[in-house]
Amino acid sequence: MNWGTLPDGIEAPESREQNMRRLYVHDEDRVLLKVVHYGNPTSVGIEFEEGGDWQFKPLWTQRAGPRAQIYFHPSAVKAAIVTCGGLCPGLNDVIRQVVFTLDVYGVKEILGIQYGFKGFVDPKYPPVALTRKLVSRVHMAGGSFLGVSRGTPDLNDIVDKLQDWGINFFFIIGGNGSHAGAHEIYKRCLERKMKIAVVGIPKTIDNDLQLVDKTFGFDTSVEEAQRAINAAFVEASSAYNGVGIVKLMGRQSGFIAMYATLASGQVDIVLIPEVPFVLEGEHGVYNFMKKRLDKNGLCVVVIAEGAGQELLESSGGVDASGNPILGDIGKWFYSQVKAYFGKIKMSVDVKYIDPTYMIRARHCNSSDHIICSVLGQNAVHGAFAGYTDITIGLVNTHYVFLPIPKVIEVARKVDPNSNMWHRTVTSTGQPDFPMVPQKISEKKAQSQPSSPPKSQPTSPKSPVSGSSRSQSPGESRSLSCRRHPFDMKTSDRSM
Ligand SMILES: Nc1ncnc2c1ncn2[C@@H]1O[C@H](COP(=O)(O)OP(=O)(O)OP(=O)(O)O)[C@@H](O)[C@H]1O
Ligand SMILES: O=P(O)(O)OC[C@H]1O[C@](O)(CO)[C@@H](O)[C@@H]1O
Ligand SMILES: [Mg+2]
Repeated sequence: MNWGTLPDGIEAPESREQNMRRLYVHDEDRVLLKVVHYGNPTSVGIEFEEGGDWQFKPLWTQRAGPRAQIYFHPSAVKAAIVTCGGLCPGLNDVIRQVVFTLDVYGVKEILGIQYGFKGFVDPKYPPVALTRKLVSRVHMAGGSFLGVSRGTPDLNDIVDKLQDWGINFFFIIGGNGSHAGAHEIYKRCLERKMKIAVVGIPKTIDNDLQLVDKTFGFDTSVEEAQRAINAAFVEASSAYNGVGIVKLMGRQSGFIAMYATLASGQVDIVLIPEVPFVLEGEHGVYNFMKKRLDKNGLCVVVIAEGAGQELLESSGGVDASGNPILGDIGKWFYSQVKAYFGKIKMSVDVKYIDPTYMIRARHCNSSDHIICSVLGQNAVHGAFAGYTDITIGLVNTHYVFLPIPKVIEVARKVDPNSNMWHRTVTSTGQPDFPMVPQKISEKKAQSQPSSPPKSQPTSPKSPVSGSSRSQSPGESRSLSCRRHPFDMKTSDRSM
């Protein structure tokens, strides 16, 4: 380490041990994934483990960050970066920080793969050489300057190219689909005994990734959604019996709609995929809209794109990556609202706003700039530390490495029993729009936990490795991130 010239009176650390204490994350450092120690099985937000167990079982994962020992010599590294799936604010920031960090380690060869996985197989779009200079200002613009795509080229062709081009660090910035692809690519590289670090950086504007606090771009999306909600509010409040409808992203998870609603304070009703609702009848959405119009002269509705899909006729189609093509609930709801108020002969002025692509295409805000920077840097630290088949996440305010299979098991969804959903409907004042009107006593009975407490909670113990063996109550567990199985010499970073 070069300490440069230090001000008078400050001494440079003399030993390498001193440097290590100050700069590096130790491999045994762990971050606790879940931090609430529930005191009772009726607590809001509680998750039951297999067998109906509700006790506090500490679950840890590896802390992200630079290691003192690295498993690749920087001069021998050839890296590739790809961005896949849909757009999300912050893609360029992440690319930029990956390149910067590789550059700081001393890596000279960095390739940008164009247009997602397609760039491996389309000769029209060969990889581009990335340098610190080239990427230095890309973070100020939205989109991905490398391009993105959906669609699944043969993964063997991708692995062939990684092999032919001599890539040994592969960074995939993408969502669930891209991470599933990354895991498959990792497995195929392993079969071919390729010494390559496959590292994901989770990109999902919908914030539907298991275990992590939030993904990059989510904060910006919630912020940008405010402009659409505010426009709907202004239109509705200036019109005679004004109704404003805003469709927000969220294919299967309503996080953007929920957070944007809570943040705005201008919304009367929010509808998300996780909470079914009826439109007609005394307890339906239309009747509540009418009540708000009668009382306030306006009504603003936020609807997530995946909400109420059961009300629409499904095309049954899928996009190029195999994601189901959803019916357009926003437009449909808009026409239904007009039809309903026409039927009851109430004059309303309905405006519909779909800001989806305006939100996705935005450059990110300061909070996301920071998240992108730290994720990008940690992806490189993870690769140098010898990890593979991992992704990076922000968990309980700390950055961690997570095994890819763990985060793609299932998409994260809004829990209708969670504090956050309760806070949101407390803010809008909307009732439940139940499929079948229920008496309060029935609802209370339903919300009781199905399994009674088995025993009292216990205190966390210190972290241990290994995740799959059976656990005794309160025992501590740790997710295991994969290391390269190959015999690789470690390098001393100070050389
Ligand atoms: N199950 C899978 N196995 C292997 N590869 C996959 C799988 N699903 C998707 N992919 C690949 O991942 C790429 C991106 O997938 P997809 O279009 O679903 O975007 P995503 O990464 O999930 O992001 P978004 O959140 O925008 O949907 C596709 O080009 C496809 O090649
Ligand atoms: O128009 P595209 O690129 O298929 O993407 C639409 C989807 O992408 C997302 O923004 C997630 O990336 C979803 O919310 C949305 O359904
Ligand atoms: Mg996807």
